Amino acid sequence: MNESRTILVADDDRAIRTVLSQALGRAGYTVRATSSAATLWRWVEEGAGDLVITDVIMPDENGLDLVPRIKRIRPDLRVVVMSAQSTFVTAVKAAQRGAFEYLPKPFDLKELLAVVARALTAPAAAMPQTDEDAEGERLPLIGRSPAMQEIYRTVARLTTTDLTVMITGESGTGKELISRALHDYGRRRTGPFVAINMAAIPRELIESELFGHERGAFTGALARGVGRFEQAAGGTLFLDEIGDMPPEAQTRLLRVLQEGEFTTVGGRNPVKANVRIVAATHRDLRQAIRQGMFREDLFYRLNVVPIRLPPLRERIEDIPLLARHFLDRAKASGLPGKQLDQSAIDRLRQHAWPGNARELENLMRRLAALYPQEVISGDAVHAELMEAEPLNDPESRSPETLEQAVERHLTSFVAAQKDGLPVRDLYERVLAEVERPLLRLALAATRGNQIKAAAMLGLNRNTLRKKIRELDLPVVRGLS
Ligand SMILES: Nc1ncnc2c1ncn2[C@@H]1O[C@H](COP(=O)(O)OP(=O)(O)OP(=O)(O)O)[C@@H](O)[C@H]1O
Repeated sequence: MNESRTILVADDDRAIRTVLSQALGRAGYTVRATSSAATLWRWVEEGAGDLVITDVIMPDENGLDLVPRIKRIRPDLRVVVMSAQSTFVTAVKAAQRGAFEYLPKPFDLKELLAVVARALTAPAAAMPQTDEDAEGERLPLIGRSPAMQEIYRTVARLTTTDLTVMITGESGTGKELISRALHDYGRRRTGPFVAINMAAIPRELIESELFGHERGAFTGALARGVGRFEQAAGGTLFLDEIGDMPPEAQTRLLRVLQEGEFTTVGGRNPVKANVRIVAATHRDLRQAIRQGMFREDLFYRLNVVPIRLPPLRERIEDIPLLARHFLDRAKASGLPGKQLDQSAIDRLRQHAWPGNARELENLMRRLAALYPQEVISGDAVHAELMEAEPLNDPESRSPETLEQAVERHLTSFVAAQKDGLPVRDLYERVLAEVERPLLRLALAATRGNQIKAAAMLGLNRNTLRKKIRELDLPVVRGLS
């Protein structure tokens, strides 16, 4: 079936032309390959080919400039752009000029074949295309790791839509930065970008902060207050730490998303909501849903396109570039310019970075400010990391995971045993010992309400009752 499909390949690198021609040929496609943009253009004009695969930098013309021209004369001909300049901006330009897909080099041939198959069969969608490039304010997203490339591609595609996005990732992984990129390069870039952090606002004020309030709506509302939804009209509303949103505000937000309009606190007239929503959280929302802390229906409204930002320790290949970037930023803010030697980079790569990019940024600023020599060594990095460890700003750390917490306690328990570990039945003992404090915690958190405690624990109510009896846990009467 592939025999009838012809693929036009343009790349000035002969090796790439050969590899692509062989791989595509083996898959049954007919391939015509050229080193010049001019020849590719001629083929397209003649009506040849069912798909174009083009490089960006070619001697006679930039492949990206060719995409809108191709789309103008043959709107149905799909174009896959590949580039060794694998930056975020290339990904955005490819998406905005109407490329079907963007492949950062080097890529896997399997991946290429999958993209080709998709490009030839995917149903025609109105390809969003903007004539003018979104330059935004030059917001650099640093990192060439495969994980970041994948994120650039997703973000680039999203800049041509208004879809709601949910960004998850540990603290300091760049969630706010990605939300800015979605705005600055997106369709609403001429509108405002408004951020609101759910964790930073007193619970009782969140609804009025979001939707605004009328004069006299509550004690202290002396004048009408404009909410973030109204401030962000025509632009993007960034809902940071959405997992910390109180239940009543969740219900109200859900209604707004369903109905597309909101009313101010104390107001009557509905106002049309005109915002693109980007939400972010470092929490595991699925777990919060299971615990009854986050509305499942709201989650699905927000999680239209999920983006997961990997922690820095999962993309250590990005550390040298990021470190360089943060040193440059430190210099631009008036601190002395510094270099890192190889041992410094090696030491940076060994660290676990619980505070992610923000922790690296803070370290680079400290070294720029305090380290006397121009070239920073591995020893200096080591000393600074050791120094910072116990003082680490809790804000810049990710909260400890359950596994880490348990491990910490087990380790100190074992260390405290004078005669070494109790050798018998350790597995059963530890599991049994966890039960009692866990149930006590759940009962305390729900003030003795066994129905809520059972829901939080994910246990059947009767099972919980049985365990309370077995473990002889105190029951708060009258509340359950
Ligand atoms: N890929 C990146 N390229 C350049 N800078 C980055 C990158 N990722 C993060 N940073 C920088 O690291 C710092 C932390 O990023 P950001 O505030 O976006 O993280 P966050 O995930 O929103 O954190 P939190 O959850 O704690 O609010 C910022 O100064 C940001 O500019």
